Amino acid sequence: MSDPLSIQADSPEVSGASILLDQVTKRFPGQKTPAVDGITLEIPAGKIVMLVGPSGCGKTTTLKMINRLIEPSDGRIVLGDDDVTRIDGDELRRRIGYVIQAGGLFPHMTVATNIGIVPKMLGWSKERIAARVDELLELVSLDPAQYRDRFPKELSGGQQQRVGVARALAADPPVLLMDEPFGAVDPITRQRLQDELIRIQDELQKTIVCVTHDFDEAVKLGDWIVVFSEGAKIVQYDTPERILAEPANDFVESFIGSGAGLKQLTLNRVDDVDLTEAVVGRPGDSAAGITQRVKQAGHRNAVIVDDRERPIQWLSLRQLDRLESIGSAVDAKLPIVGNRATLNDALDTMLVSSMGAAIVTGRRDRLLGLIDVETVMGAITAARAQAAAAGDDDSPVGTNSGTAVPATEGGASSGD
Ligand SMILES: Nc1ncnc2c1ncn2[C@@H]1O[C@H](COP(=O)(O)OP(=O)(O)OP(=O)(O)O)[C@@H](O)[C@H]1O
Repeated sequence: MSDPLSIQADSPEVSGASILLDQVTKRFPGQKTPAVDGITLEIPAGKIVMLVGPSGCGKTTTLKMINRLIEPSDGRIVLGDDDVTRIDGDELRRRIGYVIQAGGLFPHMTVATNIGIVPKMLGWSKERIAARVDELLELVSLDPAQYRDRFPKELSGGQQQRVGVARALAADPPVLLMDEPFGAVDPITRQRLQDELIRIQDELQKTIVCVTHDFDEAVKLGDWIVVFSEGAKIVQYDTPERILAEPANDFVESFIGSGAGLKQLTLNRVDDVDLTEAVVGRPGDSAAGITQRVKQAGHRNAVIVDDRERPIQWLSLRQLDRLESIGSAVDAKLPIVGNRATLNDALDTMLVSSMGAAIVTGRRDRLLGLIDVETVMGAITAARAQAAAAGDDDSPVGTNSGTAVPATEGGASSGD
């Protein structure tokens, strides 16, 4: 390869590059045992790999050696086909997006300036940077006109985190590293941000390595999960489905915690089930006309959408009866789930709605349809049967030197 920094995508659809940690060790000065001990880890292009394990086991050190915020004491780091162990660290970090808790935004810079940092360093023109900033704000569901000139302190925690993701994606890097990205936000915001990351990843297919202490988050986001013990020893490297179904040993089992069955619910997404088509009305429509269509469809309610197809009201037959025409008020409390939300989240949303169902939206918050409790139950039964029959041919390698552990041997990787 002529330019060692031209990190190539592994296939045309996937914009991410594979990562290989090849027998990587980190010894901090004064430490008796290495923080990371001879780890070999293959991270497939275009996938999300979650690093989990107890506090101090070496997750963050492993992550930061990929962009060389921490220099490895030993071993090689390979991105795509390129050995990047010895290239200039600053140069490398411009090609690897990095997201930390609370976004890590510079407080004295506007949202636009924060997002534009790396493109500016790369010498992009002002116009190109401005266009990219707006494109990224749209991508993370923030209205550019409203947010580009704000300062971080004028944003909520979730919005700061979104800007953090936008900034990491600014120069379209093939790899995104995330360190407890959603650790500082409340559970509902966290769920939304996770859903959004999944949607963005569907679109962009980056290679994402993410540290979390939340096993549920690992199950929800990960294509693969690495369970570490002390010294970044890989105890199991497997799909969420197989870790839940066949934990390698008691250590992994204790990590999963109670309710492995319920956690399976987080493995299936709204997208995986057949949605019910909603009866749709718009502001200005006659209520009687909508009522007629609701009855014809055998439904009990209609979803009102705005001119961008976003749901703004959900009206029962009784509510429709009391109206002549439909208004344009926005009901902020609609039970809405994104199409990439897990069935677990969908169920939660349904339980707080009085309808026993939820409205499903897709890109740009557009209405896709409805999901109800019966559909979710049916899907869980089907998914369980499928997980039991799943194969493990494509498992990437995860080992520690001296204690070679195949990533998966029928789901277990306990070193035998
Ligand atoms: N700069 C440093 N100097 C010395 N020791 C360090 C340094 N950074 C980390 N360590 C040690 O290396 C080990 C691994 O730390 P690391 O931060 O990677 O763990 P972690 O799994 O990310 O933990 P947590 O979940 O608590 O963030 C710990 O024992 C830690 O104390």
